Amino acid sequence: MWMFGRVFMAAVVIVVWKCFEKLWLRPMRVQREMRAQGVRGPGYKLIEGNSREIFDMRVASMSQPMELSHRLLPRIQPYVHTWIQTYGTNYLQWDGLNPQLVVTDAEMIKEVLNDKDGAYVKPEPPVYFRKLFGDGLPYSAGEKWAKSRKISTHAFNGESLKASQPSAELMLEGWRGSDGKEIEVYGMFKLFTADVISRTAFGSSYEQGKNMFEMLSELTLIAVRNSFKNKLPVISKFWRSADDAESERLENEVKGLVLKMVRSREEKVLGGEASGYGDDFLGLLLKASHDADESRRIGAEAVVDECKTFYVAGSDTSNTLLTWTVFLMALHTEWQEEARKEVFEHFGGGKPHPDGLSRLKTMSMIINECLRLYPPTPGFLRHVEKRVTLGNLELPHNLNIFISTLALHHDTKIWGKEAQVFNPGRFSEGVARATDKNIAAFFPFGIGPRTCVGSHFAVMEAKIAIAMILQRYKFTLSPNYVHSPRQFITIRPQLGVQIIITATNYNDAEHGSMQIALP
Ligand code: HEM
Repeated sequence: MWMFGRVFMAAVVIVVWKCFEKLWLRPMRVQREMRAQGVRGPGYKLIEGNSREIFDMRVASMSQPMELSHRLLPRIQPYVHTWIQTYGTNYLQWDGLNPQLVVTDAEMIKEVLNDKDGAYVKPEPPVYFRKLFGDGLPYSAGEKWAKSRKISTHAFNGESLKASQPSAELMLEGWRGSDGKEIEVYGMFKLFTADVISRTAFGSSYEQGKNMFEMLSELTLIAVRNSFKNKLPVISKFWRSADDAESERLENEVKGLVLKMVRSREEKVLGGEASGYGDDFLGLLLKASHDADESRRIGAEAVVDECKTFYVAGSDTSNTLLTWTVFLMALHTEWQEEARKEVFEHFGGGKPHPDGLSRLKTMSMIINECLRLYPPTPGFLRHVEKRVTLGNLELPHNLNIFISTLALHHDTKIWGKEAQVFNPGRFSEGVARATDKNIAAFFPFGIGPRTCVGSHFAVMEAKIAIAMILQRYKFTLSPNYVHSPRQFITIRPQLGVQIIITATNYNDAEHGSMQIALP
């Protein structure tokens, strides 16, 4: 009995010591080590780190609409905005128990994102994001990542853009009869981009995939709602919240829908109705999952995870790009007019074709300026697994690096005093000239081996939709519009973007007589 008591006491002491080590000693050690190298930051607070402060700053900055300007950093990442001024270009903040080095130094960003030796890896996503993406491309690594990356690069090529036109026509059909009226575009582009990704990747339409989108939207909501909550490591293993139960249900239902889609394709091949799985993304995934060569084969789980990933990644990002581009063109009608002239020069009133799309210079400048001011993905993370040297810093293991795209894109040291001004002209000689060949000055799609696999697709999809809108309508910002950008994974307009549309009349002397292909 006496012996048992001693063993029990020893076990209690060990557990208490381990907790003390994790919750206090390690954070203090990391903080000391970074401070000794000149990296300062807001002090660590027991268990919550700086999560509460960050959450409160975000709530305060986004509680009200903002003035009609593009000063987004203080609103979307108020903590980065405030703390780089207080602590310097790179500083240490705490995401709960996890140290996070915020890096806004361009050279260091290049070093981290260009890494090919596995020194900086993708961090383990929060539990709800894992349910959303599974082990899909954004989070996978090694051979699994390489196989999926190859398939998706092949699937989202120029050819795949054919789907954008029918989707745009369907959307514009809904604009008919709204001449001189107000329409809200964020909601419309949401359906448009969902329709494009459904057709391109899965050979279906938004209507057919509606259930899937709705469930994934609910999962996204849960993921975002929980992203600033810190879970205690031991307690969270035993206590399940309502969000845990709901997200598990949604995860299972989404999986069921994907498997149904997969079985339907497989049955067509088995039944002789189709000779192959198809050339779209789903078809290529299925081909790979049945590959006789084991080195090329992917598992059934991978098919499900990649489908979920592309449904999510392929719609919301493009949606926000389109929305903010239209918003900026509605605000700066002189640029809208320039873009319209160019569209008519290349396509007249006919369908946009790939050759002409790649030559739309003004449109590319406008889209780049939009991606600079309103980058859909305003920041992302890397994880330091083993001790590593970054620039002149020695980084301890188990540290995350937060890279703020938004901070770099709005940095007056890079973009000059007018960094917050919408001026597509800065891209007139191309991106390399605008950034003085500094790739970390403008990286809306990331840098290095993990850059966005859908970047070309997203830009072309936006160009097609905008060209088709410009051919048919002129638009201005509605007096009802309220400027309220908000981060919800991507930077979205919290209250939508309302514009007034007027049918374009190009049968005038300036542009000659043109037959506009109305849907
Ligand atoms: C304007 C639209 C888009 C923006 C701004 C954007 C932005 C990004 C960024 C910044 C990354 C890199 C993240 C990192 O390094 O951690 C990324 C990766 C990724 N994006 Fe996009 N994206 C867009 C559209 C798309 C589309 C349309 C698709 C799908 C068709 C897509 C699929 C992906 C995937 C799968 C990855 C992970 C790639 C990998 O890790 O190998 N994105 N995106």
